[in-house]
Amino acid sequence: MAAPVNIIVGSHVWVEDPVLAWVDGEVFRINGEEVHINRTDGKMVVANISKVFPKDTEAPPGGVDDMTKLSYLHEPGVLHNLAMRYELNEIYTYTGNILIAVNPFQRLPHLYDTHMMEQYKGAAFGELSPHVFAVADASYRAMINEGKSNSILVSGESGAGKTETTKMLMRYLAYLGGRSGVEGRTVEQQVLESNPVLETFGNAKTVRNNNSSRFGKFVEIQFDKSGRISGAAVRTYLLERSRVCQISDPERNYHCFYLLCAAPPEEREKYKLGSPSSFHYLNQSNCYALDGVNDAEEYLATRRAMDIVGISEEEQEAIFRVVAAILHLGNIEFAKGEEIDSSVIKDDKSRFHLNTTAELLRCDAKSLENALIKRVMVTPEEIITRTLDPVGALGSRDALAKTMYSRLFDWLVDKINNSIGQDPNSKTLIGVLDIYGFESFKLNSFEQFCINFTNEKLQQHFNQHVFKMEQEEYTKEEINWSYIEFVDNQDVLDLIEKKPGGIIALLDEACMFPKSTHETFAQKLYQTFKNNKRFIKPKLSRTSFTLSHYAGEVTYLADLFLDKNKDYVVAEHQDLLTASTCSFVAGLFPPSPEESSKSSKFSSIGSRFKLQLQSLMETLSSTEPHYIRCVKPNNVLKPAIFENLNIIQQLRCGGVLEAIRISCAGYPTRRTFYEFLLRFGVLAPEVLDGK
Ligand SMILES: Nc1ncnc2c1ncn2[C@@H]1O[C@H](COP(=O)(O)OP(=O)(O)OP(=O)(O)O)[C@@H](O)[C@H]1O
Repeated sequence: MAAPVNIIVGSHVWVEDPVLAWVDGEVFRINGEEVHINRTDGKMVVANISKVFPKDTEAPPGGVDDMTKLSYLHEPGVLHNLAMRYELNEIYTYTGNILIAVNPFQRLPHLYDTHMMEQYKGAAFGELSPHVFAVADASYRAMINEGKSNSILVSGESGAGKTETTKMLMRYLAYLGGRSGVEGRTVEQQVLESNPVLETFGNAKTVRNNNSSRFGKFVEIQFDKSGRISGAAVRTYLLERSRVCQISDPERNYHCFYLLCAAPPEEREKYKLGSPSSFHYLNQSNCYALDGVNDAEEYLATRRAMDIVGISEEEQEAIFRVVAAILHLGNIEFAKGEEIDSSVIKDDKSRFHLNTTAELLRCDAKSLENALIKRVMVTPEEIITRTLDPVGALGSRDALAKTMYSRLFDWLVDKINNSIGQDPNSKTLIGVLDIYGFESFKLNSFEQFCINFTNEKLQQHFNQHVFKMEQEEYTKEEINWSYIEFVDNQDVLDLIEKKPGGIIALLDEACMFPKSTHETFAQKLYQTFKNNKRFIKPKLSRTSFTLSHYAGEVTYLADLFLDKNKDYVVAEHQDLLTASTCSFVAGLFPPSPEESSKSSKFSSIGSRFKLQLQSLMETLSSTEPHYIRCVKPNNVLKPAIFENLNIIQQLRCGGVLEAIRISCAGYPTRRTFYEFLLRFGVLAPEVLDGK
């Protein structure tokens, strides 16, 4: 392949480096395709000409605020530009109308004060430095001027800054659409205060982020005819339930547990709480406190935020009673019973926690004990009571904790929505999506599968939007559109969600068939998709499978897929809590319509999530989208560290490449642009040859 632009002896270029990603240098010899480079760090290297990119020696030292202003739009150019800006605390950069936000990992209050908001109000997009406020302002003005709903899609990996960005967007929209000088609980105040409430119950410290949202979120802010905020709704996606019972060092459980253990003494006494280290659900990790966070103050702040969003004092008391009950529940241990495969409450300590759990949940202690250690099976002939061994009883206990917590979280979301209220007359809204980015770890399970499925969906939405914009651009320029083929990910989506025959459908089938195991499920996948080019069976593996996602290959371990896809409430748990004398607790467990059947009915998390995504995509499609790509500059969560390889990986997965594609109107030559796409496999080489 020919060099993208003339590279000659004396050219300043970028050359690949395994550690630094790209290093600059000067060409001192060219032998056919071999380019000899004297790097600025003194090393001499030889590289193939196709891997060498020209460096713009006249680029301004502080970088450019829009990537489209770069003379050479290639990966090293993009990276270098971001690095130069980051060094000057210029964390925002445009790529056309897409905003790239690099997490500063330090407070930059001057960036977000009222003065800044005033400046961005009504300013033309691109006139001022890149900023989240500019994106929010553009969405708001587009909504007012065109009478159309807008959406802002914030993406990026864990810890990249999505939630902070979302909060900033919401603050700015509240500033634009709020009622000045109005006291009390206004809609915009309620919208803003819903953040700390959701964070207390849905966020936790993980290795990747001290305040990681363990759920996805779409906030719809509704506006009336005069552009004032008149209602709002929060939709949440896939709360991580396993965290309630299982955490690993140095992570934490959901913030609310620690906050409650730091509540004023009279409340701790009421709930019989002590230090977090005395609870099994918290002491599996040695991390209890967070740097710079005072849990006691956070507890009071959460109570205030709950007041503002309209959660009554009585409801708050019940909420924290359930939180405390979950902690006590986790401390109930079991020992082997006299009968074979049976269990009993282990000792007095466990008995104390059992009684306290029952007291807090306002249910009968004996019924709680039975619900934990016994199962009732209904056969056509008879009703059989079966006992659980200690391992089974622990599983039963944890299942109850997870169900209670996820019901509590859903209740909070519903309550926030009811209390803020929807405006039935609102014709336009601005939706802000803060959702997990593409994930690929050493071990990937059902959660990563769902997260990456979401990202495939969003990528398709992005592609379609870009495609439309590009097409318009090309038509304007009278360029033949027909031979430009963009990568379409419909085939991966079919593989995952097609009905019948997609992975989710096969998983549901496996879950409903009593004899299925993760092995039979994996075999079924291997058989069904053996000729699918997006599906790979790793050699030697019996239960894992690899999907070729738009952002790269990910290998999933099917081992827990069946368990994690099953969403049912054990009938005994349901009966126990429905009978609670506390209306709040009973309300979390409304009697199921098929009361008569004593079975624990299966419902599929995967299929429910698929429907939720479908509805989200429908909403997004009816809006004018804006994109913010958050980038995490390092994994140590510290300011001023810019890890090139890490960032490149995110730019590749996060669709920044496609973002650049949007902006190619300002491109110096389309050929260079195609070279760029080719490098990432977005274009086939024949397309370029045809140019
Ligand atoms: N604009 C910003 N200014 C200052 N600090 C920031 C900014 N954005 C992010 N941070 C810091 O980075 C941390 C992680 O950000 P955030 O929680 O928004 O990430 P996230 O992408 O939402 O992660 P997750 O997917 O895990 O929820 C924040 O707690 C904050 O300390």
